[in-house]
Amino acid sequence: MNGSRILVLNSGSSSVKYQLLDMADGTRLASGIVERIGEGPVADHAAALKQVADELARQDLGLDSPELAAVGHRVVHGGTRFTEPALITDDVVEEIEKLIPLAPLHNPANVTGIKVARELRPDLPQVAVFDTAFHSTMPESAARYAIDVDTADRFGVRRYGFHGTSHAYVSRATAALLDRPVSEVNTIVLHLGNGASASAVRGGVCVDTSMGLTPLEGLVMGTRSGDLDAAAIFHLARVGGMSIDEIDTLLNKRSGLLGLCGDNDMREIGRRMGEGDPDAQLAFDIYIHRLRKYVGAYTAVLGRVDAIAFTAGVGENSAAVREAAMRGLTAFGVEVDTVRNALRGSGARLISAESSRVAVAVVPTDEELEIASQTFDLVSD
Ligand SMILES: Nc1ncnc2c1ncn2[C@@H]1O[C@H](COP(=O)(O)OP(=O)(O)O)[C@@H](O)[C@H]1O
Ligand SMILES: CC(=O)OP(=O)(O)O
Ligand SMILES: [Mg+2]
Repeated sequence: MNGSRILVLNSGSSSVKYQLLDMADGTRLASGIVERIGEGPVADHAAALKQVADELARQDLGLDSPELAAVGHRVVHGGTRFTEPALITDDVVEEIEKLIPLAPLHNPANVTGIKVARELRPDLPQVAVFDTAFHSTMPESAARYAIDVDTADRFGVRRYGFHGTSHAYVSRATAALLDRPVSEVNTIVLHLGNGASASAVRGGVCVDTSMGLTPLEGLVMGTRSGDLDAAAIFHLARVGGMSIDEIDTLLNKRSGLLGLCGDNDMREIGRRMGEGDPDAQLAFDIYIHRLRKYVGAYTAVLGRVDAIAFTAGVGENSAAVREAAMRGLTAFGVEVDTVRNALRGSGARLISAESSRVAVAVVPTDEELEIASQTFDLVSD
């Protein structure tokens, strides 16, 4: 292997995030994001990736650099086949393409990223790191839906879970913050970004998570509904006359906070609540109610909870969400210190009171660093 630099590409539904890391000394040589793909000057993911490649070349850090050891790609859906990072081959790309129906907003973008990078550097090892991998340890009791087993197996209808690199990274970083081995710590991780998911992690191993077959299940998100009676779909089709594609778009892109109040950004919702806007307040209340239900459920799943970790855009930045989610949970041993919670900080930090039995923490996630480490581990073997 030449060099120790890893380029990480995190191609999302409407953005491409990238980081160039030197794994020899942990330095971040470049990072950035191309947003609003498909909305304006950036026509599609291929154009966004070209922009990333040009920007890196401009800084003399281009894909042609001999110091580059590998490219690590975030891939959202790995199905049952990929439970570990995979060295990318034509066969692996084909398998990821086959999973597109289970992650139509994410996997096509991931595949484009892989294809563009392979075209630019066919000689370079490229690694796929899957969102689903960390959740593959869930017991069948948590991973199965209660539907006919033959039908479920035939069509792969089971719970896979997503944001796994974040849940893995944050559960380890939480144990480090508590200065305890991860194998001894039970953590509820709340990844609250545009997409949002919760996980129950026992001793570093995922035992349950809120997203399921696709990234639609679970918490209320920016534009996704989260949990819903499946019969609502039949009702909208039969009585509402909507097509399956229209319902898919409704639940994935026009629901969640956006559907409830017209805004999907928690900052804007907070501002509107400050003005006494009842729609924003109700959207916030529904978001918090769902979050608290999962905290309660995962407390029961884990039996003993040592830590609750808030992460991603909303979890790291919204003191109001953290305060409302943790309010009145003294019976669970959870007490948040209002002053600590309101303080802004950059690293991982505790926000629980000294008297709290459960440690409550803000733990910034770093999916790109986790993808880079897993990529580097695989190519340096
Ligand atoms: N200061 C803040 N206060 C409240 N919410 C914030 C703040 N900063 C960012 N956010 C929220 O974080 C969300 C994006 O989170 P992020 O983890 O970057 O999402 P994704 O990776 O899914 O794009 C935004 O939609 C916004 O609601
Ligand atoms: C899987 C998923 O929901 O990812 P994101 O939050 O990046 O949309
Ligand atoms: Mg994200």
